[in-house]
Amino acid sequence: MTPAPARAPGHLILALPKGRIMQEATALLSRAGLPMSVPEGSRALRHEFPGVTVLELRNQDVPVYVDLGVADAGIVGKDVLLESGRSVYEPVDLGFAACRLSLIREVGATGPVRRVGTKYPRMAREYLDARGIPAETVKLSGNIELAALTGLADAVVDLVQTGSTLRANNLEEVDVLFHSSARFIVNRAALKLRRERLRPLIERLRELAVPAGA
Ligand SMILES: Nc1ncnc2c1ncn2[C@@H]1O[C@H](COP(=O)(O)OP(=O)(O)OP(=O)(O)O)[C@@H](O)[C@H]1O
Ligand SMILES: O=P(O)(O)OC[C@H]1O[C@H](OP(=O)(O)OP(=O)(O)O)[C@H](O)[C@@H]1O
Repeated sequence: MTPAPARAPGHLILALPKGRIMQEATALLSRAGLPMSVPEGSRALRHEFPGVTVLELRNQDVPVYVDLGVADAGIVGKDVLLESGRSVYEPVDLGFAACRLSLIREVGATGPVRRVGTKYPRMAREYLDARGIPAETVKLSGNIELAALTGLADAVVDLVQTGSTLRANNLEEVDVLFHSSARFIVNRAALKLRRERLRPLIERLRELAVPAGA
């Protein structure tokens, strides 16, 4: 392992996910006083800006980078954060990327739920156990709704925003597990070590955040 290079005490390392969150996250951080732009389609994985390094990650990897202190802070959906089970400080609900995690079935399905397809097995398991539903979960990676359409599963647990995907596939939302939006997350030790950079940033993000549903 290459030892981490020494960095100035005020230099921040941020974990940001590629995909639908990246552009809004960098725009918001720029407005909060950290000028940055991460070009779409760039093959670079680490981006340097004045006083800030951005690590470009998959959504699911953001919480672990922050929890283990490789990044001081990051932005990730509440859905991914809960599924990760990671213990990080979560000071700001940024409001964007609003959606809900729901139990979904084919319209009119009435049989027992024995198998549930999902990208969120931990959240699905918690939901099923809390209701005493003895269904197994099957971990999938994308186009989750297909599992309910093909008979791979009797139901799926997946994200819903506009409901277009449900309508286009004759599916319906049976229950909502929780509502999600993008969160600013911070490593607990970094909050103390780099508080002079992180505290004002948190305050500024709180001012700029648009609460989900507003
Ligand atoms: N349709 C949607 N509308 C609004 N927010 C969404 C929607 N789908 C996902 N999100 C939110 O945005 C986050 C990132 O979604 P994105 O589509 O970039 O991830 P992904 O491509 O499915 O993830 P990955 O490829 O990293 O597994 C999700 O974790 C969720 O919080
Ligand atoms: O209610 P809607 O507005 O239709 O949004 C919901 C869809 O958006 C997400 O999929 P995404 O487009 O990210 O593709 P994925 O299945 O590959 O994650 C999610 O998994 C749903 O399929």
